[in-house]
Amino acid sequence: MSLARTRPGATRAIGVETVGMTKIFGGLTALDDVSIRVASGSFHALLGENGAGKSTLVKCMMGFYQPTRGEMLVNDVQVDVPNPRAATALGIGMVYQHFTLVPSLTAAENLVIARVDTPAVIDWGKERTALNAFLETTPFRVPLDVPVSGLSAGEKQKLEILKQLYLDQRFLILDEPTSVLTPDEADEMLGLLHGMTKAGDLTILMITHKFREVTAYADDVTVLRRGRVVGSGRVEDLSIAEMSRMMIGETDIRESAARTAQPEKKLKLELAGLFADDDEELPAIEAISLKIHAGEILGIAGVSGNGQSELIEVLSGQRLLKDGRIFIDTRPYEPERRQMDRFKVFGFSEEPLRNVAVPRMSVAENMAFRTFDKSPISPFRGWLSPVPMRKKARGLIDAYRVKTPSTEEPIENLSGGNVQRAILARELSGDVDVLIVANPCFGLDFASVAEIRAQIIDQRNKGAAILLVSEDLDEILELADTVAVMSEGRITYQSPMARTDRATIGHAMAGHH
Ligand SMILES: Nc1ncnc2c1ncn2[C@@H]1O[C@H](COP(=O)(O)OP(=O)(O)OP(=O)(O)O)[C@@H](O)[C@H]1O
Repeated sequence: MSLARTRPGATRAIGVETVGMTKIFGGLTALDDVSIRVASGSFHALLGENGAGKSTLVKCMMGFYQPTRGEMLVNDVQVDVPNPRAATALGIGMVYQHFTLVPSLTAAENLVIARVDTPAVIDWGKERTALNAFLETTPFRVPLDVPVSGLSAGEKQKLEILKQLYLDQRFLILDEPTSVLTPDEADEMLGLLHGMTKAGDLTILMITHKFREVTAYADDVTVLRRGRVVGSGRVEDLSIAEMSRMMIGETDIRESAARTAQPEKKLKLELAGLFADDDEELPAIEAISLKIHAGEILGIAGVSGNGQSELIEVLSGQRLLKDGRIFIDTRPYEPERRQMDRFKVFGFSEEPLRNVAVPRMSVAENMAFRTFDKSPISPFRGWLSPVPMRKKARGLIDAYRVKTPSTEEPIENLSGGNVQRAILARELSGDVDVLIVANPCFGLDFASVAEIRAQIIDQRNKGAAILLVSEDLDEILELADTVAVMSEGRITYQSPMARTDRATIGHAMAGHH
């Protein structure tokens, strides 16, 4: 990148248009004749329920997929995008839900090595001058000399955006960019981006499931449903009800079930003084003690990276417990498969493809994991019987409205939300006594969120003890009977929900206790 291109006003927003974009995977038309025009300097929201085709569309724009038909225009000129490098050269960049930075390097180092023309020997004096000149052209501020591992989620996300701007990408595709941010961080980031679009320095195409972000920041919106454009227009001309109707048609959304009972007095799950280390063998959780009763949802709130994932890993048998005991019904419990079955412990987490599913195996096989060695799927030990396995999968696919071409589709081909539903179906279809869930609605559309939350409340009403870890404070406020806050590996605050409020919990999350 030449210095000249980083001068204020030297680079300007670009506009991108797709015409008749179609993408067919085997027998499935994931995108069907999609024409969308994202004007330069606009902030455009892309809405659609899980599996609607949003990721497929942006992957075609980025050159990760080759469309079956259709074309793309940049600043009204037809272009070919055979691969992501071509998209980058055209000024089109993408910011993902998850971070792509190198944690042990500083922000400055991450920026400089991201360039294609990084010299073998870096003249840091020169680079620093250039970086400072570049930073003058953006409203984003991030500490440059701290290893990225020491930055907050909000700072990391800002750095991801800075990296794209530094690489001169003036059309940014954002894939649910705020899912790892606190509400304040999200507002700050979207506000800054909005300002840059207004100034004509940037164009944004943002995939989101949050209507609030659409109405607060976007100028235009396009709604996809089953691969087709079902609506588009100026955001100011559309109500949230109209946008949600475009997304899901007249489908009924399941209301969150009412809490039909008070939690029982019966202690179900007890964590007694749990300690565990992280991957670097440093203490990750320390002296975690919690009691959850039958029919109670205990929500653990906290900013990510405070030991929540290590706690979930301990409870699902994926991380060694260094000290402490777990009890269910006052009996000692070890998180391994036989005991999970005996004590009826189930669970699911965000990123199920990485954690609790085998991507290349079929939907039916993935749905059978908890029952593959039991009758009728395995009438004889080790002998899998595909007919009952498929039959069971078909029942679950219908009940949980999983969108898949068939029971035999590799689960990795399903959209993110539908993988989540498939795993949820598997974990909630039995008789559940203890349920351990982490960020269960991460990345899901609003109808799926309502449905999954209703399922969790149903299990509570049936008497399950539920441990819910969530970075989404609204989710905790909606679901939990009791709230605990985790900070630096410890439980620093706990209260019945009826006796606390958002501000108090938020304060504890920020480490003031
Ligand atoms: N590589 C693939 N092979 C086969 N089918 C695919 C592939 N990628 C996506 N699909 C299918 O295309 C459809 C659209 O999926 P896509 O991931 O684009 O949806 P989405 O709107 O991004 O959903 P989500 O909000 O859940 O991420 C889905 O039915 C999905 O199963």
